[in-house]
Amino acid sequence: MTTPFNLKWGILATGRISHIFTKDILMPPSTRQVTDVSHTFVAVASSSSIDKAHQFIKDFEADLKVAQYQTTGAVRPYGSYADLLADKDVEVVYVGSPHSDHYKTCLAALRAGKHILCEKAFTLNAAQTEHLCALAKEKKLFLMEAQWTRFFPSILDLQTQLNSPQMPFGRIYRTFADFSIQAPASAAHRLYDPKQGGGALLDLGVYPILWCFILFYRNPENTLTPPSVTASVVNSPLTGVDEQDTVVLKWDKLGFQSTCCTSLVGRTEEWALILYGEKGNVYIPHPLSRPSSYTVHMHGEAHVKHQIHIPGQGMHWEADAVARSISKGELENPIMPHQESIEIMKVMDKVRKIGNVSYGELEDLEK
Ligand SMILES: NC(=O)C1=CN([C@@H]2O[C@H](COP(=O)(O)OP(=O)(O)OC[C@H]3O[C@@H](n4cnc5c(N)ncnc54)[C@H](OP(=O)(O)O)[C@@H]3O)[C@@H](O)[C@H]2O)C=CC1
Ligand SMILES: O=C1OC[C@@H](O)[C@H](O)[C@H]1O
Repeated sequence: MTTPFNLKWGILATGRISHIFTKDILMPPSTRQVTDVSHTFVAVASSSSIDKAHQFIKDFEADLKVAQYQTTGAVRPYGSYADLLADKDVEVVYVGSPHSDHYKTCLAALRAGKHILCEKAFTLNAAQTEHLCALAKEKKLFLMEAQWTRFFPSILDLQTQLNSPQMPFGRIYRTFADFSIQAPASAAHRLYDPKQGGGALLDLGVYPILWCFILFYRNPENTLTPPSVTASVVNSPLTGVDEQDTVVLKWDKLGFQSTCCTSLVGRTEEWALILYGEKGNVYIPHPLSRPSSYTVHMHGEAHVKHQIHIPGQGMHWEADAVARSISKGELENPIMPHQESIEIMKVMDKVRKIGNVSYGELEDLEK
């Protein structure tokens, strides 16, 4: 057996999602039948205090002891992102800060020569995403938005089936997709705070939209044509960010439309996505970030439920894809290419324009 390609990760930010991601990359790859790549967690940085970085490492004491590719006690804590970016041993950074920070931190990481996996939403607007992608190419560094759901093997299968010439569900008539939660109604919470890129769209609404891209953007008849966009937005009485968005994506070349909804009030119940086809329907349960199954109902036949088996939280699959790309010298990954991130950001720009949601100078490009 050949030695797996090992990638050394630095984690930027010590919040909730950084914990989930780190736990997943510490899982032995064999638990998901992966043998070609592996991961090492070498450093973590907090922008607010080195104590948080120390605590973060402590939180993983047990995982680090059993992780296959780790040396216990070797993870380095840093009290600023800049200090971690200066660590020569770090090959790739995972950016787990709020959306409002992604652009600035990715710019700094690229300038420091690091490959990047950056949480969704990639940036606050399409211009920032375009700038990062161009800079990454110029510096010959790998850059990818962490649309982790795309990398679940069962979801890749569904994408392949849908876009195959056999068209198992026949022509698609329409889709309905929703990702809504009951968020804490507090102006200081990141989902309501404009300084943290708050609002339903960038945090949750990105999922119904990315699902429509997974299912239709690469359809051979669509020829990578972005959908036309209309939307309606309800602004939050607390802070003015978008609290509810309904986005209609019209796939002109495919001849149907997708309704994408998101809300910070009134959680999605039961089905989060319904795809209506000429021969059959597909139902996907909440949450669209990590669905546990999908159900196919061919007209006139019984429903067939397909379980989506997810070891851990399922973020390791995107990390594996990053490692594979870097091992091959790829600057972007074919499952989550730059252009698709840019098109999705453009959709969200249009919706925010309709809803008068702006993040002010945080949306500027660095000169
Ligand atoms: N893929 C997924 O399923 C999920 C993705 N996310 C994405 O991850 C990102 C972070 O979300 P989440 O982990 O829930 O958020 P948290 O608030 O839990 O953590 C964010 C962390 O970012 C750091 N940070 C840097 N700059 C700021 C700032 N200006 N204000 C506040 N915190 C800052 C802080 O860590 P420190 O002080 O150590 O630097 C903070 O702990 C978001 O972009 C979100 O969309 C979130 C949840 C799920
Ligand atoms: O990406 C996400 O998925 C799960 C949600 O709860 C979270 O707010 C969001 O950032």
